[in-house]
Amino acid sequence: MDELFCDVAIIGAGTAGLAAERSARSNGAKTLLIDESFGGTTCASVGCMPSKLLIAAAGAAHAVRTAPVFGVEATPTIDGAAVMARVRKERDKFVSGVEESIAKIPDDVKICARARFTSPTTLALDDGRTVRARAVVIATGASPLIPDTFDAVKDRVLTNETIFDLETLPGSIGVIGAGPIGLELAQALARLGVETMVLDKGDAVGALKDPHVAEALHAILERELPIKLGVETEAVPDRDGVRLSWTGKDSGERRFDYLLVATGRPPRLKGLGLETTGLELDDHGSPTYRTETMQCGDAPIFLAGDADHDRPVLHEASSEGTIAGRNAAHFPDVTAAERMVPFAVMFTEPSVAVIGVVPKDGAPDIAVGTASYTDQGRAKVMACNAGLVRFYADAADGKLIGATMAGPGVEHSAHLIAWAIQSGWTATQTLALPFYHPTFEEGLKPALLAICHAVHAKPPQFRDDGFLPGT
Ligand SMILES: Cc1cc2nc3c(=O)[nH]c(=O)nc-3n(C[C@H](O)[C@H](O)[C@H](O)COP(=O)(O)OP(=O)(O)OC[C@H]3O[C@@H](n4cnc5c(N)ncnc54)[C@H](O)[C@@H]3O)c2cc1C
Ligand SMILES: NC(=O)c1ccc[n+]([C@@H]2O[C@H](COP(=O)([O-])OP(=O)(O)OC[C@H]3O[C@@H](n4cnc5c(N)ncnc54)[C@H](O)[C@@H]3O)[C@@H](O)[C@H]2O)c1
Repeated sequence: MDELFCDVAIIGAGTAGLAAERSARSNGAKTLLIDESFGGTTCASVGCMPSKLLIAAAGAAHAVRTAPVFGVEATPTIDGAAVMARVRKERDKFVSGVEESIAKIPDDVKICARARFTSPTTLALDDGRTVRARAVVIATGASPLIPDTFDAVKDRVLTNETIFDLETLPGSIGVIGAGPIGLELAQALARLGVETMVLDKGDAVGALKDPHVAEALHAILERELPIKLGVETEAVPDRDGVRLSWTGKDSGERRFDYLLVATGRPPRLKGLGLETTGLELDDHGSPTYRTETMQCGDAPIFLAGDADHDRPVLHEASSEGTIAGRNAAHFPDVTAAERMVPFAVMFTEPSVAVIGVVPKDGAPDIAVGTASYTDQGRAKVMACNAGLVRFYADAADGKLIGATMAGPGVEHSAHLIAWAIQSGWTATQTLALPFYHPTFEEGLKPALLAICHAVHAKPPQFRDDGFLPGT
């Protein structure tokens, strides 16, 4: 059969596409889910999970290396091949889990092919067939951008799509890009004994907008590995490796076995035939769309996941897929969804979180509360007393609007702050809740209290706002 008909066609079976398909089908639509490989999602195969597996191995090495501070003598011996074998073995189990859930989708829903638009509601598949749909969800994800300055050394360039396939750990690696991918993997590799250096043309680590936290985090991470900011790089082949030179705020030259290029992952929209859809495209060639409905203009086309530039993290891919799938099924009856507060975590140590709105430094009408982890009780106990947290609140009433946090346990404590912000709480309301002693969460109290003082709000009644040593 050369022509296939459905209510909703979904291009891409990643986290966003799978959610969109489930959502459209449960809303009564006949669906077709099109993917060129059904490779088990970016998250499971080359994203969240293998990176966290490598970080876990690095954490074990780091714990052994830092044990002497507690009077426990130990030295780590790192078996690079065993590290990578475990990363792949456990990664493959996550991929199998996804594949099992894909297997449960009815066979006549799944199409293994590459799709491109030939009109807003018609898709040409690379196997020669045509799909005609009432509505389409684009959930094609993103892919690594490799600047062409690295063309001369491309056989020594790794990205998140290839690094986890290394048989063993390299001797040395230059990491280009100090965003979440670059920093998470660079710190992990350094902890596993790989000579690692990070270089970024921008001025802030982790693409953080709060310059104070960015600076503090840069200084903390640099205790373990060099991170050069504000530099342009040039790479030439050098025996079985790369000679990298950099100029700008710092200059130098060094040989590496490999480069890990982590300079961003733009949406995978090339070759999708968007020019045939009549959609309005922005400067990057991405369709403009409404974040509450995921609809592109008034068209029967919806976006979800990393394909849309905004909030490229897993829980948002899943949520956007659900919104897009529901609205595609009911097109043209489209419902606006309430979006979650923006929330992203970076799994370095210290871990980092960015939540809600990050106002410009010194912005009027904003109260800022700061807390340092340098002298925090539990952090000192655990010998990880480093980090800076900054909360932003409406100066009129102390209502929390955002936070940038770098510190021990932030991947956990940031959830509480994200929940407080989404719930519309003030600093006083948040501070009125119980904080156990001695925990990392206690370290957030000075920032909340500072906001209460800044907005002349009374701290909660019947709570002691004095800080004793060790809190
Ligand atoms: C190294 C790394 C670490 C990460 N860590 C985290 C983390 O810890 N926490 C977190 O929340 N997020 C993390 N992320 C981000 C997270 O992985 C992504 O936000 C999420 O996986 C995006 O899902 P998606 O469905 O949009 O894309 P994908 O899972 O990439 O799915 C897109 C699908 O579209 C298919 N496709 C593309 N074009 C076509 C076409 N023309 N025709 C047919 N099929 C097509 C592809 O084959 C693919 O299956 C990480 C990302 C990376 C790279
Ligand atoms: N823990 C997590 O949730 C997690 C982890 C990894 C990735 N991700 C997601 O994946 C997305 C992509 O991550 P990323 O780190 O690749 O991208 P990014 O866009 O966040 O960071 C890219 C960095 O590369 C730098 N850069 C760009 N071009 C460069 C060049 N030519 N030379 C030197 N530096 C250059 C930029 O200044 C920036 O700091 C993130 O936005 C994030 O949402 C999430």
